[in-house]
Amino acid sequence: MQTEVVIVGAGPTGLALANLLGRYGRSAIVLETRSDLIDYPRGVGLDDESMRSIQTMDLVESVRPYTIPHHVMRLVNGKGETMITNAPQGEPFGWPRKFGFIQPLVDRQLFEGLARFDDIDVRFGHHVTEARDLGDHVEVTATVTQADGTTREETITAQYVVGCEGGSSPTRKRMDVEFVGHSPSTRWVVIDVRNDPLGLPNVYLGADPARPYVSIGLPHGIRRWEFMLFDDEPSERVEDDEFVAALLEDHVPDSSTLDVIRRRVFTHHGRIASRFRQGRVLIAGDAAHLMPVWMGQGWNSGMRDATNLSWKLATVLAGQAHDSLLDTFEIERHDHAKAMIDLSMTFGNIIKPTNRVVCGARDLASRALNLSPRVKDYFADMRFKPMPFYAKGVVVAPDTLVAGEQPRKRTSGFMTVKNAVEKSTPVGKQFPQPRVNTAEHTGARLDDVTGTWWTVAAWGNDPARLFTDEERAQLRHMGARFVSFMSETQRPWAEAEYAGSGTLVVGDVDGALKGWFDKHAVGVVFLRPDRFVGATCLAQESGRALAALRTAMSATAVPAVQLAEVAA
Ligand SMILES: O=C(O)CCc1cccc(O)c1
Repeated sequence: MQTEVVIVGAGPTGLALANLLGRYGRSAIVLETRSDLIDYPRGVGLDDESMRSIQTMDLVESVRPYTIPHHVMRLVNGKGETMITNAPQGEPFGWPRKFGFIQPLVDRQLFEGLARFDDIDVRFGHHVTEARDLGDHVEVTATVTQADGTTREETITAQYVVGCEGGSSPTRKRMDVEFVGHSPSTRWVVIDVRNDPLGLPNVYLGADPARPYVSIGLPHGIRRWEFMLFDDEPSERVEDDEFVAALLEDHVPDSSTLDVIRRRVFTHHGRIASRFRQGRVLIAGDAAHLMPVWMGQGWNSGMRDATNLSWKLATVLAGQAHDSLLDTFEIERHDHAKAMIDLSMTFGNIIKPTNRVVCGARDLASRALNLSPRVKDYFADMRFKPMPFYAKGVVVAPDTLVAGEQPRKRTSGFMTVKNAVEKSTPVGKQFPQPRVNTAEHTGARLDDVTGTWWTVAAWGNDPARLFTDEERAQLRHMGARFVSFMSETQRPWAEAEYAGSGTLVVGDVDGALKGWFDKHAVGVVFLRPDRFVGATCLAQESGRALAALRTAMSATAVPAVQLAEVAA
């Protein structure tokens, strides 16, 4: 093998996947047709979930200078009235909920981050023409453009190939899967300028029947506008300075002094591939799903894919699971990506109408809805944004902790659990990331102390004591770490009590962890490498939960020598 994974495309999804594989100690080659990264702005919104993934990549400090936290989005009508404000508060996953960002500069940081890894290589000027799945490996052929302009063929042998080359993905086309959905014909002109003539922060989506528009303040003094084109306006008019000046007339005091980065026409797409995997060939990011810009979810959905797929590839490549684990990538990611497409299309349908009667009715409805503080808060807090929730995949429903035999009683049958404040399960959802203390850290973000591979965490218990020797060997084979969460007041006691067990004691400084275990009425949580909850249980059920989780992740058997080591 020349490498373990060939990643086709050095866009954000491919670069993120390569960084995560590098962090997990795997090898990959990124093949990119272009001679460099794309250098013009595209995505402008970066979510807290993505920042958490960048934290896993250990690139937060390099990325931060190209972001503005707490980006607020306002949907305004033609009269300038605010219909919806999105200004989500709090930092449940450890970061502000929304950042404005400059995509080419952040993507460049992801690219430069790859220099840390000896076994990750990026090759520009490599156009992939074929990816042959030969059963036990893949052969990827690329046409390589050389310095003198001539070309040659290169074939790379790998375990898996992942197409991350964007919406037109040749990898997806070779997989011969459907790309289901719509591509509305509405065209938009995007104009990015370096010298923001407004100096206003945040995002305005203008549902103006005279001409729907977007105006966004970005880091480094960049401003973006988008204007809808009417059917009788040819796309070529974007080259006409007078036409562009007329578009900007109501938006800028003097458009003649603008330092334009680019202006171009684009259309939106709402499409999703019917399959994300075929044998050793996978697709991720825009190659697997395309969505309109309205919720700023295209770039973020690619990050979610890279986050979900990277640890599964790393687990299979390490021999810790059979490759059916990779089927769970599509199982977990498809529906969430689809929900984001649907939400983004809905937003577009609110912004785009130009019929005055339709817009009048819409504005009236929004005024009525805004009279209710609860409705207002619902939108402000972005509770309409579908959060990833994996009902199927590498997850164990609390009532199915069945390892060979029926449990005497289901978890939810025990009295305290019946009284749980939160009736829906936390399994399949992202675990919070509060600030915590350990013997070595004060006020650290949780992931920075637990690491980013499997974690078995117990509230107020030493999880190491909850498993048999054989189960401990299985957890070691998975690379899991034992963590004990407890109130900060109890940490010195636990550090002395659990000394020598290898368990990390984590002090809950602001009650966020205690609140989580209390609300869900569980005693133990199995955290996946992507910080999603794989399983929960009561302390005494830990062995059964582990067995069910190992089934869900298609875990391989632990070699006898490792079993003997733990027993000894
Ligand atoms: O993420 C955000 O807040 C802005 C998303 C957005 C909305 C409209 C156009 C666009 O290019 C991005």
